[in-house]
Amino acid sequence: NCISPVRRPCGVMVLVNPQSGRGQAIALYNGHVQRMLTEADIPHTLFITERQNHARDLVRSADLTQWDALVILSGDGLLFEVVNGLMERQDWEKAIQTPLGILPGGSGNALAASSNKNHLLTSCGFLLCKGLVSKLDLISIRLSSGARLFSFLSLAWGFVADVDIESEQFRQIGALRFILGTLLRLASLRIYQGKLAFLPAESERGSDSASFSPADSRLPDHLLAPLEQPVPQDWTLVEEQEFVLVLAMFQSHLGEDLLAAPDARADDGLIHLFYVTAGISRATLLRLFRAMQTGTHLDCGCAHLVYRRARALRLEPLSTAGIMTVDGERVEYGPVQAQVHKGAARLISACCSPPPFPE
Ligand SMILES: Nc1ncnc2c1ncn2[C@@H]1O[C@H](COP(=O)(O)OP(=O)(O)OP(=O)(O)O)[C@@H](O)[C@H]1O
Repeated sequence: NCISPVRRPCGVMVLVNPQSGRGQAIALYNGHVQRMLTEADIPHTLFITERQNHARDLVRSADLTQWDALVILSGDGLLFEVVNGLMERQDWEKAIQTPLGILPGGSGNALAASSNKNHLLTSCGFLLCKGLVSKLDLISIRLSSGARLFSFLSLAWGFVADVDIESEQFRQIGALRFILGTLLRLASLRIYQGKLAFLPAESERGSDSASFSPADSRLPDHLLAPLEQPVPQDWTLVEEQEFVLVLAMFQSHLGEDLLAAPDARADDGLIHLFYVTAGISRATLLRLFRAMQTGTHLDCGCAHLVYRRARALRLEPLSTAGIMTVDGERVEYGPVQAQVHKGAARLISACCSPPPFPE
C-alpha cells in the first residue's frame, strides 16, 4: 500500500515529549536518533514539548511548506495530538497528507509496533531514513458534547481503558505498568453496563442517514446518525448489555507486546471490534491477555470474547461516570460513535514492499 517516498533531502520536524515512557525520550534522541538522521543526511529540527497540547498547538500553526515529514519521538499520545492539530487547521485536507513518522519513546508505542515487524527504535529510525510512506486510516470519533476527535489506534471502554488510565501512576516502570494495572484491575473485576451497536464491514449499502454537522466539512461521517436518533436499520445491535470490556482497534497492536487485532492493517478501512461479555472468570480473562501477546486470543475458544469487523459503531454506557479512552488518552465519558475514513492520513512505515526507489 506504499504510495510514495518522502521527497529527499527533506526537512523533518522531530517532536519529542521528554516525559513520555520513563522520561528517556531526550536521551534516545541524543543517543540514537540524531545520529541516524544525520548519517542519512536528513535535515531535521528538534522540538521538545513543554506541556500537554504543545505539539497540537505547534502543528496547528506551523508553516507546513517547511516540513516534509512530522516525526514523533514519544508514545501514541503525542501522535494523537499531532493528528488532531493537523485536522484543526483551515487547510486540514492538505495538512493531513503530511507524512507522519513515529519513533517509539513512550510506554505503549502501539502504532510503532503495528507498523514495524521489529519494533525497535533502530528499525523505526531506519524506516524513517528510507522514507517510505503508506496510507493510514483515521477514525472520526463523535462525543456526546458534540466534540469530534480523530483517532488512529483505538477506542476503549471497561477493563482496557481502566488499566490504561489507572496505571499511569506507575509510569516510572515503563511498559510493566500495564501488567501491574491488569493484575490490580483483575483483582477487582468490574461489569460495565451499556448498549453497543455497529455497522458490519460486510454491509454493502452503508447507511444513508443524514450526515453529521453540515458546518463541519472535514471527512463527513455519512454512516452515522445523530446520537439522539436510533442507529440506522442496517446496523447490528448487540443483545448483551453487560460487558467486561469493549475495544475497537484500528491497528494491530494495543501495546508493544499486545497483538490485539492480528489481521488489522493501517489502511484496511476497518474497525476491529472486540467485546468481552460479563460472566467471564478472572482466570479466563488473564488467559486471553496472555494469548494476546502472540495474537492467539481468538483461538482460545472463549464464548465471552466476540470479534466483529465494522465500519462504524455506537457505544452508550449506562453509567454516568467512568473511563473511556481514544488512542490511550482519556476522553469525556458518555455516548460515543465512530466511523472509519480509509487511508485519510499518511504514515512512514514498514508496510511498503518493494521499496519504490533504489536503496
Ligand atoms: N512536557 C510535557 N510534560 C507533560 N506532559 C506532556 C509533555 N509533552 C507532552 N505531554 C503529554 O503527555 C501525554 C503522554 O504522552 P505520550 O503518549 O507521548 O507518552 P506515553 O504516555 O509514555 O506513551 P504511550 O501513550 O505510548 O503510553 C500526552 O497527553 C502529551 O500531551
